[in-house]
Amino acid sequence: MAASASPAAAAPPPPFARALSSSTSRLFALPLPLHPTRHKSPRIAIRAPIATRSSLISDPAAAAAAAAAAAELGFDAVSEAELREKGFMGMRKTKLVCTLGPACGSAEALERLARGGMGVARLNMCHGSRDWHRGAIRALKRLNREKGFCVSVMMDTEGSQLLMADHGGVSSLKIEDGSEWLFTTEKFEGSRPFTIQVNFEGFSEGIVVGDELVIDGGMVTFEVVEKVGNDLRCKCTDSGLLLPRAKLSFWRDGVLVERNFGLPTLSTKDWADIEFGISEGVDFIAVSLVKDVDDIKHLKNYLARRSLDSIKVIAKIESLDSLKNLKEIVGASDGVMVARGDLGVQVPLEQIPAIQREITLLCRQLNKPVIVASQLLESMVEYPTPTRAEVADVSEAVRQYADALMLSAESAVGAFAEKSLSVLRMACGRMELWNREENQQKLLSQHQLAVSLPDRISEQICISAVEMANNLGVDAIFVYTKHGHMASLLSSNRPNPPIFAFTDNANARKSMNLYWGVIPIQLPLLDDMEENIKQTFNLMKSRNTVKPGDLVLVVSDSDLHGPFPAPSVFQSVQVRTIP
Ligand SMILES: Nc1ncnc2c1ncn2[C@@H]1O[C@H](COP(=O)(O)OP(=O)(O)OP(=O)(O)O)[C@@H](O)[C@H]1O
Ligand SMILES: CC(=O)C(=O)O
Ligand SMILES: [K+]
Ligand SMILES: [Mg+2]
Repeated sequence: MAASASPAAAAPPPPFARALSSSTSRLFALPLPLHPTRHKSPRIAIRAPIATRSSLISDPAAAAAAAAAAAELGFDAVSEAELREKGFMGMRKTKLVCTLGPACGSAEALERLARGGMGVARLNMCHGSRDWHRGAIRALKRLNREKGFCVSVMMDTEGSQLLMADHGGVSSLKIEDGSEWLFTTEKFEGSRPFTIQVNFEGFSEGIVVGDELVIDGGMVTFEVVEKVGNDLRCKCTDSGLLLPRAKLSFWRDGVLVERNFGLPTLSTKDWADIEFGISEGVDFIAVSLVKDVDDIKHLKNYLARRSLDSIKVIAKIESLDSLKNLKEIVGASDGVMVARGDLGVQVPLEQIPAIQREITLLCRQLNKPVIVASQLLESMVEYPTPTRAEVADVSEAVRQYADALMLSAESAVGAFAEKSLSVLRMACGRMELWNREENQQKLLSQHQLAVSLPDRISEQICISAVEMANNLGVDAIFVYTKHGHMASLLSSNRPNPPIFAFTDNANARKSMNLYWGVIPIQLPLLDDMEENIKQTFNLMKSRNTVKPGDLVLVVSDSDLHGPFPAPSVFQSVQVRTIP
């Protein structure tokens, strides 16, 4: 039976004692050599396990055979290999999203990321051509088909934002203290001395002399010294680098100058990109710079009218407006991204950790998956090892039970995409173990969300099921579900064992890729639950992924049996031993 029974059952010691004892034991369990050579050894220590663990299936022939066999069960090759290698409790719960770009667009690079645990590939429509994105999506889908992966595709819209133009092909501009620059909407080719092009005619509306112009959340700061028609002459007060497409924000007395330019959240180009995404079969659309709940409703209604509600809509929280309307936006969306990059343009940086915490909590209460994004391992764009602060940040997001972590430039243009992914994997493994050891999930607030009786029954079943699973120390939770709803409710209670979610719906399988702790598996489901259970036990046993004696908590979803009250069977929780 599962070795995990004791931590959940034992009464926790007082908080300080617990923190001390568990952190000490954890430190000694770290696979790091404790050499006194301070500078180099930690780099090597972190890197060595990365290299050895970079791929979970390394033999191509074995991988192909595994992929073919897994096809009948619809168990993705990477999770299956992880289960075999690490056992139920070793399976990673936090999902990983990678932004695709020139550094990882080839089929080989994509395959390495998929094997490294990428569950969702993000395409940022701000960059790259449509042809490029099409090539990447098709290559991924081919890999899914041929190699038994189950990577979902997320399209991220460009949105309308106040930006600087490219600097006539120069990669960056050094801005000196005290130098004066003209910010203009005039279009010209190449570059002019001390002149910066801005993409939007109305950019200086409502701005007065003395306002502060902040680039990319603090890369460079200027003071507005003169208005020249619609243009602004600005003096640098804090020197730094201007990168292409840098983002502008204006501040007065330490407060963001809020302006409503009436730009739609989804531009004409965004709608064209969405059509493109639909035609290429993306699984998620992430909406940039969401302002209010209508932005989300608009897109969801549009998709529903075309019977495309299997495409899930992710609200990116990255503006002051979205923070003001947070609860409604989260409630209407299928998931949320804490987009810390742009958030840092509109919000003072020191507020971002608290905002992240608030959003991750709210999302779990409202049962929506949440992705923590941007600059997680930024230094790894150039260096083969993360900073200690980055590892601490990633670990904190895992500690907060975020559903998913996202790589941006690290995977899109970085020199160490796969290594970045392995750093995330290792930080997840360590922190998830710590959360279990400390019974952190017990501290999660129970939020009663459902209103109707059938929904309240589902919710209560999942709360109780997770408590049972933890207290009994079962090896795994099996849930049978059509649309993934019960799987998401189980996930939001953050159980110790992994949740295997069996569905006969390919879209549901793909959307569950963002749910914490859920391993979606596709297979034909029958109306007879007993048959479903027998079938899955047999299939998994034949693939050596479960063995006789393993203890499984089985949950069935009423959506398998039609509307409530179902004619014969509805939701149930059973504890079964694998025969
Ligand atoms: N398809 C692509 N082609 C070229 N470069 C890309 C591509 N996707 C991303 N990048 C590069 O990776 C960097 C980081 O990627 P990311 O998608 O997070 O950009 P971002 O501009 O911060 O996101 P957003 O605009 O959504 O806030 C970008 O600045 C860009 O240079
Ligand atoms: C991911 C993104 O859009 C941001 O961080 O701004
Ligand atoms: K974007
Ligand atoms: Mg953004």
